[in-house]
Formats: sequence, structure tokens, C-alpha cells
Amino acid sequence: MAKKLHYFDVNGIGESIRYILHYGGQKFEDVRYQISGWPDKKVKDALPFGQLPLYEEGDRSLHQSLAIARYVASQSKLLPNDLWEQAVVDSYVMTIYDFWFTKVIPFVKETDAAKKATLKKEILDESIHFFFSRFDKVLKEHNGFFIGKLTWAEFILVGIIEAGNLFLDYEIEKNYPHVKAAVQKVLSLPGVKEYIAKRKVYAL
Ligand SMILES: N[C@@H](CCC(=O)N[C@@H](CS)C(=O)NCC(=O)O)C(=O)O
Repeated sequence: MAKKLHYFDVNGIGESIRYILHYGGQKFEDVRYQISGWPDKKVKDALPFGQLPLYEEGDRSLHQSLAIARYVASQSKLLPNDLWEQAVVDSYVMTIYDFWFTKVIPFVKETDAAKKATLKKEILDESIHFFFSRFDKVLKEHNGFFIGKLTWAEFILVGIIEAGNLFLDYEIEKNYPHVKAAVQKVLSLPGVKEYIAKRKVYAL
């Protein structure tokens, strides 16, 4: 069945989905939209909730990045079989998204320069430490992974770190050795590594 991932031509919340698909050797069409000039009214109006990413498989389609990532992760053998483990992995994924949607995105969307600077300072001085010291501890205690083995949570972590670093012009992982090692591990996985070697370096 033909697979298509629709997202902007940036890393953002789509890149970890691309990594998961590439890691699993899944063939898919990587459909990209330019941010400049967005909204393209025709495209936006055709989306179920006006936002990207959108994933298509045959004649079915799925929105919401985490629903998509989880689904393609199951096909890439990145979802544990055990239901408790699945829930634990989901809990880490959602916590990574808490950082993204409650801290980084308000900063990205802020248009007032002074307020934006305040939000950035809070992220760099407080939020990163709050979230990433905890992620680091969990990874340290579980052999470098959230639950002791590679799952889609490490892919989500890397995608959010990379996108966050681009927006914040920072290196979120720099003080967290186990997070940093997890980033390196994911980026050097088969499929992911080859994709990264070919992709362009994004600037936002
Ligand atoms: N909760 C949604 C959020 C999707 C979202 O925020 N998409 C943004 C890009 S990262 C978007 O489509 N922005 C353009 C718009 O809203 O018109 C998800 O995780 O997929």
C-alpha cells in the first residue's frame, strides 16, 4: 500500500516520523510543503484539522504527529509488545511533547521581542533542566533507553531536541550525557544515518 507523509520542508515534529519510517526501511513518499507562503489555503482547507503532519496509507489518512509516529513505529518494530511497556513509552513521549508544546512553541509564536527574550531565558535557565535532567536520569538507569531497549520514544526525543536546537540556537542536550548519547545512537541507526547524509541542513 502506498504510504505518504505530508509535512513542511523543515525538521519540526515531522522529522522523527521520517526517521522511524527510514529506520524501518518503509518506502514512503516524503511530501513537503514550503513554510514561506503558508497557509496555502487550498492545502490547509483540505487537511482534517488544518495542520500538518498528515499520513496516508492507501486510501486511509491519519493526522496528529504522535498517532502517526506510534503507528509507523509499530510497523518499524519500535513499539514494545507488552501493554504496560507501551504505556510507559507513551508517557515519556507525551512528556517530551509537554516540553515542546508548553515551553518551546509559546516562545516560537511570541512576536513581542521582549516577551520572546523572557520566554527564551526561562527555557534555557529552567525548563531544559527540569525536563532533561529527568530524561537523563531515566536513560542512565535503563541502559541508555527509556525502557531499556530502543523504542519510538528515543526517536521523538531526538526529533524534538533537533527542532528545539534550531529554534533556540542552542544545544539542549549539552549538559545531559545520557541524552546526548541517545541522540548520537538514533542518528547513527541504519536507515536514519543514510537519510541524514542526504538531507539538507534546515534553518528556520
Ligand atoms: N498536535 C498536532 C499539532 C500540529 C501542528 O502544530 N502543526 C503545525 C506545524 S508543526 C502546523 O500545521 N502549522 C500550520 C498551521 O497551523 O497552519 C500534532 O502533533 O500533529
